[in-house]
Amino acid sequence: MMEFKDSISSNFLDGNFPSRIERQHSSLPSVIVIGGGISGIAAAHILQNASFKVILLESRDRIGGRIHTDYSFGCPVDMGASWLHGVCNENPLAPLIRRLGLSLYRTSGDNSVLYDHDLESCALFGMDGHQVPQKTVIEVGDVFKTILKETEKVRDEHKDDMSVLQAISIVLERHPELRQEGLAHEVLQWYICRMEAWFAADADMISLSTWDQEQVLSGGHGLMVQGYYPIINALAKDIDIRLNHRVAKISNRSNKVTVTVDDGRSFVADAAIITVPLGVLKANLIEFEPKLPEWKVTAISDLGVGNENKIALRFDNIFWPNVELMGIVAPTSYSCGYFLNLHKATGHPVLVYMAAGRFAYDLEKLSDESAANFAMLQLKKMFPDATEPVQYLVSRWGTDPDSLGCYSYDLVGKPSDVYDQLRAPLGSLFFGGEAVSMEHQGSVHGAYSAGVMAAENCRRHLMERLGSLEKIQLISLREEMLEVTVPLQISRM
Ligand SMILES: Cc1cc2nc3c(=O)[nH]c(=O)nc-3n(C[C@H](O)[C@H](O)[C@H](O)COP(=O)(O)OP(=O)(O)OC[C@H]3O[C@@H](n4cnc5c(N)ncnc54)[C@H](O)[C@@H]3O)c2cc1C
Repeated sequence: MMEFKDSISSNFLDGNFPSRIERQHSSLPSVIVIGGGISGIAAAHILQNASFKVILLESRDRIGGRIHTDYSFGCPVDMGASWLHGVCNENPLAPLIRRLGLSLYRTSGDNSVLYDHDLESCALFGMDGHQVPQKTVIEVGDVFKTILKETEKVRDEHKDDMSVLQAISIVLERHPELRQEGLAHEVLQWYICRMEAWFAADADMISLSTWDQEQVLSGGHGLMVQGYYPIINALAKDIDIRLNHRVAKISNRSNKVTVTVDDGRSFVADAAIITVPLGVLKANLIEFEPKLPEWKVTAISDLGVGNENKIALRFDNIFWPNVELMGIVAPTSYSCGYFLNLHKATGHPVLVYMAAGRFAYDLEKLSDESAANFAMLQLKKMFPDATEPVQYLVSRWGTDPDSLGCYSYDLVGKPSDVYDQLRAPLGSLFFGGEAVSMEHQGSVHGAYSAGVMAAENCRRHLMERLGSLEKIQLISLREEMLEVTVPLQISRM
């Protein structure tokens, strides 16, 4: 039974006077889901379909979390996630994408671990505005692959983990012939910049032990042409979502979870699922009662959170080439950059500048206008005749108190059981969110699966605890969606 306590409806203050509706459903188990990103919404959807009483508390005035499709340009622009990593039927989101008739624009083929773009659709430019010959791009790409292959030997030789950057330095010491000079050096830095974008962290922070251990789904990477929001919208249907409800405290005692929001109102349920970002947990913005055990606190600090930001620019004319990605090479990976050409994928005259790691944090120190000016300076290096944008958008995922980072990544020396510890429930409190995903942390489909798993564990736990619930019709979302056999709509223009 879920009770809503607030200062106005004194009936609910001590939880002894459930409303008429609540009494009718008093046999139904209740769950509070905290966080309205894809993970929390997926969890709430599953439990709601299983006839549980569900309420979802979301701190922002919108749902979606790190999925944020902005429509102010008159077309969808994803300021958070934009790619489906793994365009294949095994992707847990594929049934939903098919059912909603959403199309994907594939930007890379299979087996692309680090890059969501094939090289043939990239144009790279030097700081002087000259385009880098494609031959150089491909040759340096091969050198980078060789360097990374050599880092495997470094990994085998060392018991302790180290950063990818440190391993690259060791390889270049051993193999001076792999060192690059001049423009080729700058192109190599651009490849490192792309690797840093994948992890949203600088190369000196990325773990050599684990960077290539991720189980990448097959089918390459595909942009969601209509944006990611339709998925959120479909899953959120009919869920009792309370926006502007920032959870400040979770009390988890005697088979009841009491969740208090920052204006003092409390909600009580049989269980709760917390899906707030790892950055929010790291910052201790939520008080737990009893305090989180030491092993949980350690797991929260042992996993990293990266940062990535986007500057989206809308133009009233197209002055750039018909390629998917335009990059600027520079003497350091920090100074390299790139623009995603949404025009090629969606037909809309939009370029998105993308920055990761420390540089993404530094960008957040600028005003929106200065950030857009910076992106324009970069663009004008490539295209001196570039016209001014008619609109711009700037993200701030690193300092936004509802995200405090973009997604999780493995720190150097990460203990092997960190994910198990992160997702382990505490009594009736279950943990979801991208960071606890079994195999695909840092992604939308990973966050979705983590939410589904938290919901299933919570459901099993409550059914065991509360006894038989024959009246409850249990519907598995996955079964429901597997019935759909329409193929994925994939294009590459
Ligand atoms: C710039 C960027 C680019 C990305 N690109 C991709 C991509 O191309 N492909 C991909 O697969 N993934 C990508 N990701 C990662 C992907 O967006 C996330 O892994 C996924 O959306 C996380 O979902 P979640 O539900 O775990 O967390 P979130 O979406 O962050 O949801 C958590 C929710 O909790 C809410 N919350 C926070 N604090 C509180 C509180 N105290 N009380 C109540 N609610 C609270 C937040 O407002 C938020 O809505 C990207 C992320 C970013 C930021």
